[in-house]
Amino acid sequence: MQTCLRASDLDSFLVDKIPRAAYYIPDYISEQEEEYLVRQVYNAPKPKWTQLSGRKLQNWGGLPHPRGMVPEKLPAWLRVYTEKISSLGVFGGNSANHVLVNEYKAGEGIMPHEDGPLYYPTVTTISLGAHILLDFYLPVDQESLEEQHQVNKTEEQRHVFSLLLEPRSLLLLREDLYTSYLHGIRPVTCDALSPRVANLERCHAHPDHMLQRGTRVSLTIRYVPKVLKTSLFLGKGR
Ligand SMILES: O=C(O)CCC(=O)C(=O)O
Ligand SMILES: [Fe+2]
Repeated sequence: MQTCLRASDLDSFLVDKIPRAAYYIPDYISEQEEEYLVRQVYNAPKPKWTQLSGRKLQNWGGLPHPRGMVPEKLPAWLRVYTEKISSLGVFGGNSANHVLVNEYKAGEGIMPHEDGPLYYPTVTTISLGAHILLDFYLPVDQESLEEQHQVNKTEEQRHVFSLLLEPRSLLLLREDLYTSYLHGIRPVTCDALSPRVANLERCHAHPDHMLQRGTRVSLTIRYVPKVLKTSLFLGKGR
């Protein structure tokens, strides 16, 4: 690891002046590790990819389901990182057991959404290959977050701030930013940086730069608490 991060260091990476809590760790991995991870992602068997509108993804660890996830062992190349990140205590002492790999080409993105109740309410993201702006929005149904009713507002009006995710960085989201805000990535080919980008001080990019998007791969690492014991299904007489 480039940044040898310990649990006690985490607080110094908290992004301030935004709701709790986003931790942004630039250069979390080295260029060699980035290259290695990208190679592993593209070495995965073709059927591992699912093409969605606006991005491609690989699901590792099992399919999260309200009744419980049938767990699948994570490959060693992902386990190195799920274990290092879990050792920071960010999943309440549990080990991450699920990784979603996303690939976005320039101009692709993901609609504003919340990650939902199937996951422990923390998500950690390693970015590879290129930057992206992750945009945060007030949800339409949470009047309490702001005085005015959100329903009649446009997406642009509900946009509160963004985080610049540069390649090789680690992002950790939890608390209100996980449970009460939506996040998304606009499908654009170029990002103008502005004071709305809350973590610019921690980034390499210059505040008045226009950043051209490239192909970005993200590893979103989570813990799914509700897991089925596969042995129940493999027992005799079934
Ligand atoms: O690629 C990212 O950083 C965000 C992906 C995301 O929001 C998700 O997989 O739920
Ligand atoms: Fe998400």
